[in-house]
Amino acid sequence: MGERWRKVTDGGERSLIKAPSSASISSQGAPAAAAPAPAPAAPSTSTGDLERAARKQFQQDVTPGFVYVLAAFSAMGGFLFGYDTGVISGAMLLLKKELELSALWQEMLISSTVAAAALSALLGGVLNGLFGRRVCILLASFFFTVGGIVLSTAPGKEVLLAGRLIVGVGLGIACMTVPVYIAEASPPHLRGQLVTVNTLFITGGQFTASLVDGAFSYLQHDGWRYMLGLSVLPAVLQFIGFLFLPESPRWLIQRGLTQKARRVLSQIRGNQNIDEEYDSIKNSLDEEDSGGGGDGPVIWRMLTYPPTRRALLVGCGLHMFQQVSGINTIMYYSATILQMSGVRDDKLAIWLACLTTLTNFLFTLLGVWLVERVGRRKLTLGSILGTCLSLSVLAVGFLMSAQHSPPVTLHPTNPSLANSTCSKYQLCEPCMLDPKCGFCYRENGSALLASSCVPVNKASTEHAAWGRCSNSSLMKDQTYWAYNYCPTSYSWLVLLGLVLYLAAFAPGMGPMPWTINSEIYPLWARSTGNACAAGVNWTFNILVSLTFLHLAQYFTYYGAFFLYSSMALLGFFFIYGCLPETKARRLEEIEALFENQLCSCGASDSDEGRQVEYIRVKGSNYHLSDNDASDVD
Ligand SMILES: O[C@H]1[C@H](O)[C@@H](O)[C@H](O)[C@@H](O)[C@H]1O
Repeated sequence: MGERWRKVTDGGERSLIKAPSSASISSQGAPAAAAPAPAPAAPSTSTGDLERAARKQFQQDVTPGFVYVLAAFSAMGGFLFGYDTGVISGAMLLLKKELELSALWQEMLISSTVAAAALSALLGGVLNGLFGRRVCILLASFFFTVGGIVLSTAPGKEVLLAGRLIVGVGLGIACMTVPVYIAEASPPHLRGQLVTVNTLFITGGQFTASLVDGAFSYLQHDGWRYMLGLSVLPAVLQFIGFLFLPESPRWLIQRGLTQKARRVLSQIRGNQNIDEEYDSIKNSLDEEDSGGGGDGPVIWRMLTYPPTRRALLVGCGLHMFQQVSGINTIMYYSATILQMSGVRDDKLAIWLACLTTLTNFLFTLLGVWLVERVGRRKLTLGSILGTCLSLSVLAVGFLMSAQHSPPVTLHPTNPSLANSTCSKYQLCEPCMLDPKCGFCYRENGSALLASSCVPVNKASTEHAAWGRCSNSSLMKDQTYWAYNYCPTSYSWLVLLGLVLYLAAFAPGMGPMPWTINSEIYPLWARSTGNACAAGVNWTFNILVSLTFLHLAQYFTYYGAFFLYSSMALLGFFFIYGCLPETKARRLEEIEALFENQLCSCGASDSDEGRQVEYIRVKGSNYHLSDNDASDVD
């Protein structure tokens, strides 16, 4: 069709754009298909209006509903990620009583899923390359379904462990495949938003899990079976949906299945001309075959080829900083934070914990709205800075509580436990930091009376091993048992820190590591890059959750939160230096952003003007800034 390819140097960056054919451009260089036509009297404004109108027209034109359906079915993988990681805390409260689980078994049932996810995310990289995204998502939903059935029917703890491992395998494969699949199917101007929807579904899954935990917590017998088994429904729905959804066109082209790829592209691009996108994917694959990377396993080629090595460092770094800024500790710890602020009823604390997951969900929604407006870089930078500051607020809250820790006024001893360390503490702070002890006290207005530090009941941390706080019927007369926290008048500061933290973390640091990783690798390295980055995410997830209580014991709570805050600060500098803006670029152009030295990628890319946007002009594609008359034949 006489199409010309033109290389544009835009802010020092190289990008390929297709020059418009004369037939499709008006004499002012404006796209003829755009409506409404601008007033001729004000050329600069009219061009702007025209561009805006054309952009609008383009965006309406090129985004068929099918892409949204595809993104929603894929993001069910995110929902299951959130649900299965979130639901276990509520299920565990019932499980440990019913199956009399030791602390080791509780730990194993919680961590096994995360550990299996870390390993299977790496395996997912290989599977993605071999069998494609669609098969991997089908496989993940199959694992979720089988895992859910095994969990809900488990006769004992061993089978439960097997179920948790199966779910973990599904999780690992889903978490690295879904963002890649959505990114590869989305048009550039919507990609960020649609991939971020996956994290919205993760936090939606966490919120749903907390509601389900709350609802079934009243069902003391077998309530956990419903909690764990309900995940089968979205898993089956996703499996059925994916029987009808297509494979990623990029993977098909990579595999040489060109006709099929063209069919899928037409299906997901509606009435847009797909030639340019098809050619651009094909060209970048040809370039890759003859260019960077060399021979050997993909991970080796990635590490020896500077642009992919840098991208991998950025991708893994983002996931590491996401986890070391403590999101899962905060989520897990939120119930205790709420108890510190005076919520003493256990059931009420469970329902209020839903507020934390709801806040996380709502602020992720803000991220979906912001990602294409402010771009990935600004959003991530703002978010990690806010995360760092709010962690400091939390830490100061804990510091103030520690400095005003109530004293232990009674030192009762039980003859059989006379040499317990608990009775030696003089303040609540060291008592609550010792996992074997808790604080029993009576409250009279705002004054604390008759406080003691006593051993915790080994079977349930809800009561003391002996004495006034060992039994609910004895705990009348304003007597309370505080395990893991101290009553404090600074709880408002901690609560403020919690809300600020979620507001800052959820729109950026929550979703952006997933979104950015789905974009920054060239096609040949995409599944391996995402697999490694997801592996890093799960590894740090497990490290942070397993070390939190020890950290708190050695450095106190405020020490732990100051540590997370400094990690977030380090993360800010890392992102500032190394993360380029990928907004609105074609996936095939993004490799070029990593051509310079690693820590110049970020700084050189703050210029928004370099973004490449396309508008459709009578079935062709036209670069928005390409509207001067000289371009028209
Ligand atoms: O992006 C997600 C999200 O922010 C979740 O709330 C968190 O639990 C996950 O660990 C994280 O990867």
